[in-house]
Amino acid sequence: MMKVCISGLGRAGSQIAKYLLACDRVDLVSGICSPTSTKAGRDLGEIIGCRAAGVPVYPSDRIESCIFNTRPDLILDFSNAAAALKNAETFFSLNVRVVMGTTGFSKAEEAELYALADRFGAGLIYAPNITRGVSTMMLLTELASRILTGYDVEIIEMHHKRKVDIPSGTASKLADRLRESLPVGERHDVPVSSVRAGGIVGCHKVMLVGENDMIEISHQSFSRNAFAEGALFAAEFIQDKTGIFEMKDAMNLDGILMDYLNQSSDNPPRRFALV
Ligand SMILES: NC(=O)C1=CN([C@@H]2O[C@H](COP(=O)(O)OP(=O)(O)OC[C@H]3O[C@@H](n4cnc5c(N)ncnc54)[C@H](OP(=O)(O)O)[C@@H]3O)[C@@H](O)[C@H]2O)C=CC1
Ligand SMILES: O=C(O)C1=N[C@H](C(=O)O)C[C@H](O)C1
Repeated sequence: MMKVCISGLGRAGSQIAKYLLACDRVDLVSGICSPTSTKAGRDLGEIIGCRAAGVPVYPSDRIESCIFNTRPDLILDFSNAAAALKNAETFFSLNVRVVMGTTGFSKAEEAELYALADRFGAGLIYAPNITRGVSTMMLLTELASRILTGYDVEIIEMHHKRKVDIPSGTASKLADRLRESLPVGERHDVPVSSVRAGGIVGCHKVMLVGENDMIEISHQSFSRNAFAEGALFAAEFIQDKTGIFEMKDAMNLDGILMDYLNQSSDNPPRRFALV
């Protein structure tokens, strides 16, 4: 069975740990926290309020011991950008695959993450949003923006008030994709508005607004189990692969779209004759 370690045991990481401990498709073997965290040396099950699970938690200055002692096939990283980039180099050097859920990287840091994965011939899924729902939304919004040329495009993202990065990683990726889907020469930045309030788990909305009508495509995560479900999906995809991937690869979205288009051309539209 696939062996998994979670790096970053905060809001997202803890909920993912709870979900994986109750799941019979993976073996959660360890956790990683910051070097100064009181979680170091404790049992992950107890940290997240469950019973002892025999899952040790290591501080990130002892990653090598964590990997040698618990032998994970892959890491689910939900920590912070600085820690994640530093830790990724060690994971890759030890031949451990990474599902990178952490957000807040600058463009230069993203490039460094890719360069590290390349240098070590690693397996990486970089997923600023790990839910299958958001990847589906990205595809739909790209299609819609190509169809509704001339419409104004705006993104709104809403998260809880303790989220540190702004805009969200998902909104940044959506904005980049939508910008790139504009014709060369007409490319402009897609505006993002951010709300940080209460306990909102995660909500992204793309509005395509014309003079006389508009459409909205939105996604909402009801609970952090949405991230756990997505993380498991990503883990099962990357467990035996090397290379750099996105969630859309794990979901085979290009293949599904291709099948859809081929199917439509197999069934040409019926023509009706007046009798
Ligand atoms: N891709 C996606 O779909 C999602 C992405 N995220 C992203 O995941 C990240 C975490 O989010 P969230 O859980 O809300 O944030 P939290 O701040 O609650 O959790 C981050 C955790 O990382 C730990 N950490 C700090 N330094 C290190 C280190 N060197 N090594 C390992 N762990 C470390 C922190 O504390 P401690 O000192 O206790 O170890 C903390 O527990 C964010 O970037 C967020 O945007 C969140 C949800 C979904
Ligand atoms: O910090 C969060 O919580 C989330 N972060 C991700 C992001 O920055 O896009 C994804 C998700 O919406 C939750």
